[in-house]
Amino acid sequence: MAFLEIQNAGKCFIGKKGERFEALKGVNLQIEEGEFVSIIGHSGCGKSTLLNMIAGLNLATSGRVTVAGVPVNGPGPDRMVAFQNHSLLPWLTVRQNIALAVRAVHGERGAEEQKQIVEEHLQLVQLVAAADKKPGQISGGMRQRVGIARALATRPKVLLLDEPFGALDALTRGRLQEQLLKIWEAHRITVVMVTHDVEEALLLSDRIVMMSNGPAARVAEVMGVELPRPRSRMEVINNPHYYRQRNELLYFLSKAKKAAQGGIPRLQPATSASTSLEKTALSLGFVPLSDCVPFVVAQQKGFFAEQGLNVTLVREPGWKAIHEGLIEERLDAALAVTPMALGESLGSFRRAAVPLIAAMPLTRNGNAITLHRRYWEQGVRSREDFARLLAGTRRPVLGVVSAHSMHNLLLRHWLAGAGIDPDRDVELVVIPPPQMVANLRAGNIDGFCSGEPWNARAVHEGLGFVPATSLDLWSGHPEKSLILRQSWADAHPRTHLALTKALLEACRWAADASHREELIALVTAKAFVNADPIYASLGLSGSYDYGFGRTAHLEDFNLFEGASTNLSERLWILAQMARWGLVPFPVDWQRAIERVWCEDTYRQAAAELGIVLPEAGYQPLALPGDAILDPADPGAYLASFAISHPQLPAAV
Ligand SMILES: Nc1ncnc2c1ncn2[C@@H]1O[C@H](COP(=O)(O)OP(=O)(O)OP(=O)(O)O)[C@@H](O)[C@H]1O
Repeated sequence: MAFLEIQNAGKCFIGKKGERFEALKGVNLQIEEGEFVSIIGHSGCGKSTLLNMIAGLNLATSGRVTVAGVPVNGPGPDRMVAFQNHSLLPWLTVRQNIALAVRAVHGERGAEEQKQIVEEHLQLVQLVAAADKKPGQISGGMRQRVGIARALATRPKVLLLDEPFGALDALTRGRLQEQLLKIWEAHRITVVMVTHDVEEALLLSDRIVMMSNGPAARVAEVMGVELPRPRSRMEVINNPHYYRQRNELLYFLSKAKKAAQGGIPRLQPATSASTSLEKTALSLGFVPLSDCVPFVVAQQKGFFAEQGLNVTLVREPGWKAIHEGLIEERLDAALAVTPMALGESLGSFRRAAVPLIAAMPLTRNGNAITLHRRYWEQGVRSREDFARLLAGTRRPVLGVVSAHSMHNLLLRHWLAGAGIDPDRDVELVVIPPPQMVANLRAGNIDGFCSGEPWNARAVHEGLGFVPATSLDLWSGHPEKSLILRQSWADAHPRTHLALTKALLEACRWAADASHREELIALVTAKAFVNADPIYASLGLSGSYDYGFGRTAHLEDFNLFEGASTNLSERLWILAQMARWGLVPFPVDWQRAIERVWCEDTYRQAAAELGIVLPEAGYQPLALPGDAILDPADPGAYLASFAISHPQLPAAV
């Protein structure tokens, strides 16, 4: 017999008018001593009822519950509950609240021993400094810790937690979860916890019990958590099992939610994905740049059509129009600058955010910095030369394609690396990429950072030179992604999958070097980049012209697709956006990143096409001349910059 046994247990409530409500029916669960078990399920399914049955606050109306072989007939000191509302006595101090519980349960022990137990538990939850305060004088998180300390101080055999951190802010919740993890790992007390938070359940539990919807709810599935102990949050989210198990739990909950709403589960089995698309006529936005290749190839080589999609490619003048097209729902999706999704989702556009997701990586690399030829003539070859020249001259004006772009982040990084303050020593202005060269020629700007063919064109026309490509700054940097509204993805799962498959095929085709000539011809066509192939070929052909006789062989100048292997590249984008005041750095940054880079459909599409994507995790990231970005301590990275500002580039 297991330590905690729930055998065929049911709970029937009788209403005021005598009506019966069968909340639980035929619940079976065995929990071993020292196990940490979480219970999840749709709201109202009966999780708290089950917990209360173990606590003895509600007795089972059928079947039985035993702890260490003893039937549960009421509350007892062997089972303590810590509720979300922590139910502390407001007129007693923190210390007195704990002492009261200790006296009630361990009254036979001497006063000194009781005092020792109280102090030990105050220390355990780090509340010694607040011990003489009353509940009304401390924060919600601290009250929650008192509740946990009070429950633990009675040394129960079973600790029962009902949504223990549900009402707390993300930062406090994270801290308390880690403290609970440590306490549990040190004491190995049996814990049963009700939660709505699947990440919390995975971090803490040995097993997760999924309850079916009520009435007559029962145990639907039990998942053993495949994460080694001792655990740390960072190791947990880097473990390859984490995302799979998290997805299974989320899938279960989304099915339960749909069922409760009377609908059918949103996600369909993979095999039916290519049939019965929710939508076949799609408008996809792009900006005429050499790296719009995945869309052009998918269209021209028939990969969209193969997936049953009738796609209209909508050429937009710049990233602002793409952004508006997505927000205003004129576009179904776009090939767009990746930081746009993060900026929008974190409220950088100063209005209610419309959650956007980076559903699939489409390109890497592909940008360059161009400076006016005047600087060449003045001897500028590097950013250090540029920095020396700035003293005593008028502030150069440099164009970036969007504030929420890798161009802006990389140009700022390049400037700041030579001690040039991008918000004080130069003026950054937003200009759509196709207008860069005209603005350079007209003398409105002194340089820019853009994708191709615009640097190539400035070089070819003798207007400027390239002191650095983005590969010189970060070879392999993430660039464009398939950007969608989260709501679009939710409403069109099968179309989303079909679109992703078409783009995976297109990227695979584009990455084949034998297709390069055809690729250049396709992209430079009038409907797309509408540029002389000579310019486009500079980015796409493998040879790169920096101007004034300097050329290089850059096979990787444009990479198509390219799944992430180090997720810290996303953290770099977030940290740099925070460095320049585009977004605040969120305390729960992993969650912010995960919400934006939603790649479940991408992974499913790859699996269905037999494409093996690399395992990805957070590892330290070191770019040339940059401090090491250690995901265990992004604060240290943010603190490492000599120059950083909360400021946006002004729009032209
Ligand atoms: N004392 C009661 N009398 C009648 N019905 C009750 C009583 N307590 C709970 N119920 C019903 O039993 C069902 C399960 O409630 P319970 O609170 O256990 O669900 P839950 O899964 O914990 O919900 P949530 O996730 O929203 O906290 C609900 O339909 C609820 O209305």
